[in-house]
Amino acid sequence: MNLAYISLGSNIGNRLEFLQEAVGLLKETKQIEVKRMSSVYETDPVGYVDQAAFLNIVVELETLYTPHELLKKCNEIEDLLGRKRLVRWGPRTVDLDILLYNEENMKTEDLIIPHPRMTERGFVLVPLVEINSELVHPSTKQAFSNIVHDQKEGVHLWKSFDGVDAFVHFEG
Ligand SMILES: Nc1ncnc2c1ncn2[C@@H]1O[C@H](COP(=O)(O)OP(=O)(O)OP(=O)(O)O)[C@@H](O)[C@H]1O
Ligand SMILES: Nc1nc2c(c(=O)[nH]1)N=C(CO)CN2
Repeated sequence: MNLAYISLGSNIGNRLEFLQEAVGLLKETKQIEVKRMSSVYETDPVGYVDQAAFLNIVVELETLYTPHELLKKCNEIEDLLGRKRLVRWGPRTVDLDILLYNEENMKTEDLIIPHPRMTERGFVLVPLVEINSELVHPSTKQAFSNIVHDQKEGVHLWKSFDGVDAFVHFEG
């Protein structure tokens, strides 16, 4: 069994509902077991800043998928929930990025793990450290809990965690 962390973000339409549907689709997948998830954070847009605030979460999952199979699943969920790729780093209904997969370091044309921009993104680090404060970057060996402090600006708790099932079925 493999342990992976995925970051999810949404900044169009009913943002909470897109995150709920995405986590629901991960949960329904036979080869995936969602083990933990973070609270929901409202976060200032990073990169392309002239867009609405995001809701972001991180989920921990166990999976039988290889990294590329997991990427395919993430892309399927994005497509199913109607993401339109118009602007790089621009608005999206839902975006799923693979952050970590076991302690692997890999660099292929379409998949880089750990996610190359994760260490500079508060919207990733705050929810990641919430669900596992012991995690270490597999190549630099730096503890994420040691770098999260400088990255909290623009990241605000929006809805506290109260269970994966409660989240998926929450009527907002
Ligand atoms: N760890 C990863 N997780 C998800 N996608 C990745 C990863 N590494 C590389 N990619 C590739 O990035 C491609 C483009 O991703 P996407 O359009 O979602 O970028 P983005 O989310 O706008 O920006 P960012 O990559 O900075 O989060 C994906 O189709 C995928 O092939
Ligand atoms: N706050 C925030 N900013 C972003 C996000 C995101 O999920 N949250 N995703 C991006 C592309 O992956 C670019 N910028």
